[in-house]
Amino acid sequence: MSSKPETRAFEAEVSQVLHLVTHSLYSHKEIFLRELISNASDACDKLRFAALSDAALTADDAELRIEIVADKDARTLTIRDNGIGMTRDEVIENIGTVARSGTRRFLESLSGDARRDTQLIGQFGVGFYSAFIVADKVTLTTRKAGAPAGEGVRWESGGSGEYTLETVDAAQRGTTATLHLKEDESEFLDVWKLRDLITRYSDHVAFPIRLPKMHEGAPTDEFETVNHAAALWTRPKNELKDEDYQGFYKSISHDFGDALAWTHNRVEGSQSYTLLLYVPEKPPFDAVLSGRDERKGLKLYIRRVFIMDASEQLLPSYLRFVRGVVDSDDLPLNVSREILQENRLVAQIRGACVKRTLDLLEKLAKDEPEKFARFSATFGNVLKEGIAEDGANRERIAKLLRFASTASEGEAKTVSLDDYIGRMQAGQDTIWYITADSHAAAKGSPQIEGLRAKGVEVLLLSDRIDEWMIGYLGEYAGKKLRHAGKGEVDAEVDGSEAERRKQAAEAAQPVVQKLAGLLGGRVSEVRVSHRLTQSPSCLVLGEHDMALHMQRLLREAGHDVPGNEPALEINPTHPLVRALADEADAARAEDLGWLLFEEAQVAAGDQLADPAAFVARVNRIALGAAHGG
Ligand SMILES: Nc1ncnc2c1ncn2[C@@H]1O[C@H](COP(=O)(O)OP(=O)(O)OP(=O)(O)O)[C@@H](O)[C@H]1O
Repeated sequence: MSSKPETRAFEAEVSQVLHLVTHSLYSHKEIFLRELISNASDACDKLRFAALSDAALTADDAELRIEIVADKDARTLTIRDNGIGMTRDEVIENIGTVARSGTRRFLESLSGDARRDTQLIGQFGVGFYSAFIVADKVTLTTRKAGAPAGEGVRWESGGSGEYTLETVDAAQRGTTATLHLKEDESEFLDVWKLRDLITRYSDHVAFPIRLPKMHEGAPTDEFETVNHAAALWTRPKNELKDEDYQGFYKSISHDFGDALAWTHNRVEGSQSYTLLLYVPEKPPFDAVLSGRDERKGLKLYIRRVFIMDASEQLLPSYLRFVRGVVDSDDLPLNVSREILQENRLVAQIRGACVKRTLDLLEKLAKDEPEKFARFSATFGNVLKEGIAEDGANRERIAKLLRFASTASEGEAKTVSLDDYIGRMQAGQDTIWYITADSHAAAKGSPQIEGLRAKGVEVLLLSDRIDEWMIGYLGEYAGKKLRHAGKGEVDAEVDGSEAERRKQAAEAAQPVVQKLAGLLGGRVSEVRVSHRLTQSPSCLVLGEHDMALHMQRLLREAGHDVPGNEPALEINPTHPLVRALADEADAARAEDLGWLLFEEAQVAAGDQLADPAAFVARVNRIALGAAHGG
């Protein structure tokens, strides 16, 4: 039975992807084979899973396989599988539209800069459309497993705007993709070339990939398997080379680049399972753009049968960058997402995934600091979420975090808490840090002047997540962590210094009173500072208040931020404070008083209530100074 071909237009987005893929991926053109084999392998995985509950689906042809045939005369390359196949509707849905929301977001994120976009496409996974890099026409014939022979579907397209669809007779279940190769792509008709590509990129595919046997330089009708055809993670570690692991990583992650590190373990015991977990080098496309709810990348197999992507069930959100495979011997094959949520065995496997990943990162930090630095720069902020999310592993995660500090060079985040502790001064029992909305602001914070003057190192935290994260990390290795701009500092001082401070505070009482009167309710208190050495003033928050730059961000995002007014601390030895103390003219004293407050606000990343008034005030003071007033 055959219908008249129907011509349909691709969704606009598909045309866009096709154009992009064929134009920007030419230098990686051989990936098309990996992508089509990967689709064929997925189709075999799906059928094997479906056959668990309906054995009839594979009864007539049980050996799942992928076959590749090159026809030099017709200039076609055919990739066929006897997997799950597709119905007509599925072909339209899967190949004719951009059904996946990820693709839309991917398109939205394109910049028009060819180099950057090529990288993005690499991370996104181009799939079926990559066939059009080397083919000017692709014919796909498919029959869904379980459907009668008359319900085959033939899809055909030249890759520009439209495709035709036709119902045909198909003797076999599964999908056959025939690529009509472009003029210059004859190399893909060469069986040796194909064999080389398969062993290089698809060796680990768990199903046999077969090529025609050659006889006297010509292909015969007999096939031979050219890949290992054993799930990579089931093979002994000592048999596997780095290239094998990297090849497998690329096929499960669709990353063009290599993985940074991996861990491969077989656990035998009350339950048995195998883990193969990778840390990518670059953030995969979906991990960057998709929110925390839509996680992918960890595939669950049960006794070698692919069950589902179970990243959300097997990994906490703060390890969402991990890619890989979990293969369980003991979970029931009919497991559902709901069962996964509450299964005791799954909880154990999840715990093992966390442990192995943290082990891997610790090892990387110890043995390959340069690689670890790259990990930190890319995923450090994701890992920080674990400080709040995973109380049980808080200390281990904290050990892996890296920060900028007053003792490190530039903005690079290279200092670990252990480095900090190793450099602590005799008698110091606090790890000091400051948060701000940029590295420069953190580094220039007046609140840390006193600590710096004493040679005490301060961690400079300028990522948005820091303020929130560090709130969960009260202590590390028995040392308290403290924000240098919050709470009163009663730095350990000896008797004479304490006496000197007391006298200084008493002497400054008049100017303190003057300022308190001027600023009224805008500050909770005015007091003499023990933090400042250079700046005239700074704002200090309560121990548990949120930093001012974060309060501002949250308010801008429409949140109600409760919080107390900050205290204003002043440096009585600073000329500006002395000028205020001595100023007899009420208007000029008022200007100076507000300036001390507003300067402190700016330094803390707070927003000025009335910038125009601030500017006018600065101008009056500057002109007064210019005229010697
Ligand atoms: N050989 C095949 N057999 C059955 N279905 C297929 C086959 N090839 C593709 N498909 C279907 O078409 C869909 C789209 O394929 P495509 O390769 O473009 O993306 P994908 O495989 O879903 O995504 P990605 O390549 O990013 O993993 C697949 O999800 C699958 O449902």
